[in-house]
Amino acid sequence: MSRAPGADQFVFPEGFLWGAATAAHQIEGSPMADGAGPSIWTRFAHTPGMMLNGDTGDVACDHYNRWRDDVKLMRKLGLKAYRFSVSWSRILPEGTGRVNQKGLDFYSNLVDELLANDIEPLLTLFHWDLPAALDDRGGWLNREIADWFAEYASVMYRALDGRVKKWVTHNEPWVVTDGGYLHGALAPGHRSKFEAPIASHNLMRAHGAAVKAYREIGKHEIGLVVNIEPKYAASDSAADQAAVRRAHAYMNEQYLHPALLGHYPPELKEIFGEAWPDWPAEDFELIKQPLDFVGINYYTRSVTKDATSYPLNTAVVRQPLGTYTETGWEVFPQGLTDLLLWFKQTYGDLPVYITENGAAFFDPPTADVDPVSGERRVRDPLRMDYLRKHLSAIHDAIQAGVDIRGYMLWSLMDNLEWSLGYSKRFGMIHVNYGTQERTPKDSALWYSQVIASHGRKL
Ligand SMILES: OC[C@@H]1[C@@H](O)[C@H](O)[C@@H](O)c2nc(CNc3ccccc3)cn21
Repeated sequence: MSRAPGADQFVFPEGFLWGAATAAHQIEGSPMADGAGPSIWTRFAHTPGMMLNGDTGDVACDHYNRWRDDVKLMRKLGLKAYRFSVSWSRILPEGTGRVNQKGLDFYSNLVDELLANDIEPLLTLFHWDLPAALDDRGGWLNREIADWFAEYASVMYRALDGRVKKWVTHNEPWVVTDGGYLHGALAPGHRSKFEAPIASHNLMRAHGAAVKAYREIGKHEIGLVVNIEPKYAASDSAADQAAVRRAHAYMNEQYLHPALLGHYPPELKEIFGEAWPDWPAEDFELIKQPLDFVGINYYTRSVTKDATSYPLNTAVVRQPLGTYTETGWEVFPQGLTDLLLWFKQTYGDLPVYITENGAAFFDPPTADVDPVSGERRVRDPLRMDYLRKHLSAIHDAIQAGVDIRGYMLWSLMDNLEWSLGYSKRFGMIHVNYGTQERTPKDSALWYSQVIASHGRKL
C-alpha cells in the first residue's frame, strides 16, 4: 500500500464507479411470471438432489415484485451503479423468436427506476440461466447458439441502449463450462471432457456475435466478465510450476486470450488432449471483437501443486495460516493486485471494472433487534475487513497504472448461491427469507461511507 504520509488515503480516480452486483436467477424469484419460459436453472432446481436443502429460485429475494423498494435501498446507500443480469427466458420464452413484452417491461422499468435514482445500470445479458428451450436444442453445444444469443442481445440493445450504456455479454464462461459441462455441479449438469471445450468455444463465439451485433445497433460500451484468480506454485519444483501453468491457462487465459488476442493458450490442447478439437480459423475472427472494457470477478487465489485430477492434474493446497470464507475460499487481497498487474502486462490498457468481489461469512438468519431503539442490525466485521483489504489492493493496482474504472461489490443482497441454495450469504444487505425483510449489514453502512468519501474513509 503506497501513499505519501498525510496524503489522502485511497483517493480513487475521478468518476470511479462504486456499485454492487446481483444476478437475475439469484434474486428475482417468480421465474415463470408474466409469460416467461423456464430456464435450465428452473429445471435444475426442481430436479431432486441438485440443490442443497432442496432450495429453488422460485421465490429467492422476491426482487421481481420488490424491485422499487430495492432500488430505494440502493439510493439510500448512495450506490452510483448497479450491475444486474437479464433472464433470457423472460424476454424470449422459447429462447428465439417471440418476444415476451411483459418480460422486457420488467427490465425497462427497473432501468428507468435506477436512472431516476442516479444509479447507472450495468446490464449482463447472460448470467447462467439459459432458456430451457435452447438447452433442448443442444444449448451451448450447438454452434447455432451464437446466432440465438445475438438475436436475444439485439432485442435488448434495441429496447434499452442509451438508457443502458454499459453492456456485458457473458458472466464467467469458465464457470458455465467447468460447472455445467465438465464437473456437472451446475446446470445443465453435464459431465463430459468432450462437451466442455465445445461449450466453451460456443460461449465465446456467441460473445463475439453479440458484440458484433452491438456495433451495428448500440452506441455505448460492451465488454466481457471473467472470473480469474492468480495461481501460485506450492513449491519451486518443475512439476508444481507446470501445474501452475496449466491451471493459469485453464482459468485465466482460456477466455481472455481468444477474446483479446484471437487464440487459445497452447496448454488447453495439452490439458484436454483428444477432447480438444481443431477450431476453424474464422471462429477466432468472430470471437476477437474489439471490447470497451473487461469485467474481472475476483474472490481468491489458488496455491497450486501437481496432482492427479481431471482435466488439470493439479490440486489446490490449503494454507494452514490462511483465513477462509464460508465457501472455502482463502482471503488473499494481494492476489487481486497481482492479477490486475498481470492483466495489464498481458492484454494492455483496456479499461477494467471489478465486476464482482465479496465474501460469504456466517450471518444469522434474522437480524438482531436493538432492545431500546428497536432497530434491526447485522454485524459483519469479517466481511468489512475483506472488502476494505480488497479495495486497498485495487488502489495499489491503480497506483501501479492499471486502468480500473469501478467496483461492483458482490453482492447487493443475500441471495440464492446456485446449487448451494440459501446456505451462503454474500450480501451487504441481509435478507430474512421468511419475511423478505431487508436489513443493511454493518458492511453496507461502511460501504456507503466509502462511496460518499470517494474512498477516503476506507
Ligand atoms: O459464488 C459467489 C458468486 C456467485 O453468486 C455469482 O453468481 C457468480 O458470478 C460468481 N462467480 C464467482 C467466482 N468463482 C467461482 C468459482 C467456482 C464456482 C463458482 C464461482 C463467485 N460468484
